[in-house]
Amino acid sequence: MAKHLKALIGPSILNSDLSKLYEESQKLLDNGADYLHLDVMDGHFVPNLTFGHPIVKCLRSKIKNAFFETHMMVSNPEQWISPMADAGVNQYTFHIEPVNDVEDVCRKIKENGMKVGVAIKPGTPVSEVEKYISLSDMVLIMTVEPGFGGQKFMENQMEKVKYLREHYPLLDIEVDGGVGPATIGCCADAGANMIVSGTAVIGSQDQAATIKLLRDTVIESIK
Ligand SMILES: O=C(CO)[C@H](O)[C@H](O)COP(=O)(O)O
Ligand SMILES: [Fe+2]
Repeated sequence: MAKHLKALIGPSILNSDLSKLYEESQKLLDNGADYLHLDVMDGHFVPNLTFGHPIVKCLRSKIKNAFFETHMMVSNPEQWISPMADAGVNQYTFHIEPVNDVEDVCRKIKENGMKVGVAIKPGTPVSEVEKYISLSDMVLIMTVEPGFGGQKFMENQMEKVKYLREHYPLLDIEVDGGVGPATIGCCADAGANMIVSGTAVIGSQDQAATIKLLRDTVIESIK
């Protein structure tokens, strides 16, 4: 991997106590999280519901400086671009599967002042997302079927990560789903540099140590 890629750890608060969203988020940041990965689900693109821009806006009012990525598991990502920008989101990562005009969505996200992330589910070939790399800041390779935290990591998705790293040495590549101390080695070896981890970090007795272990493993691969 190229030397100036950054190893960044973005915990997912999906399986935390959401009645304490602010406290849980601040604790993760205090324990070394590089950014927050906020899972937005609409009950349509995925069979689950979480929260939307009103909650993100409340969180932003209490946490001024952290980088917020929203992982938009929604059928109509275009609909939420402006509300999420207004809520203070820094990066808008959306799934390309339900979208007709991906390029247009990428453009609108940029026009709204956010970074662009393009995401694919495990069943979507990497060639589908490769088309949009020039319009985006990051590619998310899902390592579980989106919709729920706490699922088993799908190692076969590492082929996609390896392909992207080989062809795009400077690309930010994120993995999400079942990533923790037991699976970070695979992700780092394959070339992922942005790591989402939910259950493994939230459930850890020592969040700071777990976040550091994840980051150190990626840094070791970047060298
Ligand atoms: O997008 C997601 C699920 O659709 C979550 O970000 C992901 O599952 C993180 O949680 P865990 O690390 O527990 O798998
Ligand atoms: Fe996610």
